[in-house]
Amino acid sequence: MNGILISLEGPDGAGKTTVLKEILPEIKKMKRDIISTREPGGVRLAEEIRQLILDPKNTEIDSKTEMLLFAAARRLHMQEKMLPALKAGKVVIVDRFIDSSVAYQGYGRELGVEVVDWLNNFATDGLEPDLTLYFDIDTDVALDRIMSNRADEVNRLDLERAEMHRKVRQGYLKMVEKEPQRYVTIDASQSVEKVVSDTIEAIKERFASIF
Ligand SMILES: Nc1ncnc2c1ncn2[C@@H]1O[C@H](COP(=O)(O)OP(=O)(O)O)[C@@H](O)[C@H]1O
Ligand SMILES: Cc1cn([C@H]2C[C@H](O)[C@@H](COP(=O)(O)OP(=O)(O)O)O2)c(=O)[nH]c1=O
Repeated sequence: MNGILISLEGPDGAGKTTVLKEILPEIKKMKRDIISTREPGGVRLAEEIRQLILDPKNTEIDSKTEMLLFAAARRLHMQEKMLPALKAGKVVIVDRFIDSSVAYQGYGRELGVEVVDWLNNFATDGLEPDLTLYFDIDTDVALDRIMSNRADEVNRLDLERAEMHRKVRQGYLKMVEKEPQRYVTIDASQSVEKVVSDTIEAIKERFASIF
């Protein structure tokens, strides 16, 4: 497999979705085909699972069910979309991947990192990103962004207590500390323009040979 897998990670409201849209024109100049995708979702059935997970009315989904649904959606997405692209040598940019489960289910829901690592590995057969861009932001600033800018599309997980969001951020920070070679941390509290240029810079630096 000679493709390149880049994941975007961070707390809700960090700006990943906004940045991904903005960086694509520049990133498409790379000497490789590129696809961008997202989790949960990316393919038809996984998008259906996404609806189930995020619907605020589905209050009966407990932490373990949630973890299993994310893992099922990940497996579908990986088999149907990510692996074929990677095998064809493409660059795959994914908005959230395995680290989201570690941060949200492992740390946020307190299911524990070991069990989540195991399930991630089971779902992906050990596929890991070549580079993970971690968009770091203070929890209160991120929650303010969600509530003031995106109130019309607040989902079940956005509605979790601030305490859960704090645990998620702390989880991400621990992951970056444990495996620094895989991550580049982007200061997501800056203006959109600066976050976008830092992100492009980080990708160019890591993959200079294909720019
Ligand atoms: N750098 C930024 N500064 C201020 N607001 C931002 C910034 N980046 C994104 N936003 C806004 O914050 C909200 C959350 O951004 P979004 O891209 O959906 O984040 P994520 O995908 O990480 O949850 C959106 O309303 C977006 O317009
Ligand atoms: C992929 C994944 C996402 N999530 C959460 C993070 C988000 O709160 C939500 C995805 O919703 P989404 O609206 O895509 O959030 P964002 O724009 O912040 O990426 O699902 C998990 O809890 N575990 C996972 O494995």
